[in-house]
Amino acid sequence: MSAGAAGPVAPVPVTVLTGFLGSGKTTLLNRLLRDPALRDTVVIVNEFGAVGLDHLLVERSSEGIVELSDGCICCTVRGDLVDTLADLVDRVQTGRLAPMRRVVIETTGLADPTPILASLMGHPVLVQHFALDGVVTLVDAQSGAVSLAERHEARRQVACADRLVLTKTDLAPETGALVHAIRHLNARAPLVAVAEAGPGDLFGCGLMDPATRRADIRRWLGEVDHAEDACADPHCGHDHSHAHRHDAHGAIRSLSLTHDAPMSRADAEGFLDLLVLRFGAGLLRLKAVVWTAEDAGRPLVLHGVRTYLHPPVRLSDWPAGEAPRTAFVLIGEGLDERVARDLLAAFAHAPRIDAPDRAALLDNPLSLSSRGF
Ligand SMILES: Nc1nc2c(ncn2[C@@H]2O[C@H](COP(=O)(O)OP(=O)(O)OP(=O)(O)O)[C@@H](O)[C@H]2O)c(=O)[nH]1
Repeated sequence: MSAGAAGPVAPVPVTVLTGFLGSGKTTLLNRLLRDPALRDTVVIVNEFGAVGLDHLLVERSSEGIVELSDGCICCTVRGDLVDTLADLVDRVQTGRLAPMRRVVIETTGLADPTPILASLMGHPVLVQHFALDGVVTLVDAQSGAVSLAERHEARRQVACADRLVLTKTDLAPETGALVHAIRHLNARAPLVAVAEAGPGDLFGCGLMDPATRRADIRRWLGEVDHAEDACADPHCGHDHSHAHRHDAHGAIRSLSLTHDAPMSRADAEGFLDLLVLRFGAGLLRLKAVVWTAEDAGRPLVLHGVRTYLHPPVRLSDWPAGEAPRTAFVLIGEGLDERVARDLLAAFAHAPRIDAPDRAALLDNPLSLSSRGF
């Protein structure tokens, strides 16, 4: 990608796709990637959790997907992102990868996009090869208002956006108050409903300065900070100091649980129902790929966002090279790992010796904590 006889090669546009936990990033990306306008797009998926599931859920040959796991892209794996992009350049230059037309970085739902952009655009080599196209932020109409009120990460994602997408309006069509809250944080980015969002609405944000072919990041970050400082939300507990803003995500952690034998769909769903009951509002997100006894060749995918469990979906098969197994990823605050593991053991018919089994739990789920769960 260096200057050749035909002149300098244009930098590859990079889109950062963000949005709070479970807002619908992977779902939208899967739809967009089917559009011919997005061929030769490389997707970098970052996941907050030790067991990576998103690479299974993005419907793409593994060629075009790079997964950054077990940490959030805006803090612990930021260096990995830089290495990954540098590696992509190397692979194109050595002919091991077809030239890319675009890179989409799907962040974790907890990511603050600004440090990602700063490390990307502040890197002396990467800026020769990549240019920021824009930040696309999804807001879930069903739980977006709560997330914006409670989580500074959600507010930051909205404040940074160049394009805003409202998802799940089919589940929550009344969006007036939410749009008002969004506009308080970001008055300028075009906002589109997910059903109408195509590549032309989301890509080509025009951030790049045609003279320097670089995004004017300094001005842009300044705008974001200004938008955040304007936050007058009484629930806003966000830290306005730069020193701590990007370090961690408070008490939020992820738990990964796996099970290496098929389990019945009813057991998997029963386990998730009791998890939701036990962890309540502390549980922000759950994802599961289940190896079911009923249909062992087709993984069952389950998604929960806060206390809402989305209808399960069957994938057509296990991705090549993936041994079937069940994996659950839970993200939230105050999640007790022992409780989650004991519950799974009970539903996988291998309860801890002194713990109640599945039948006892289902019999009286409200007694969970008095039973040691
Ligand atoms: N009804 C409805 N469901 C949606 C919509 N968008 C996404 N979903 C569902 O919401 C759940 C979560 O969607 P994902 O695309 O995995 O969300 P995500 O933002 O990638 O999740 P994280 O990576 O965990 O932050 C899935 O069950 C989707 O099918 C929508 O517009 N309407």
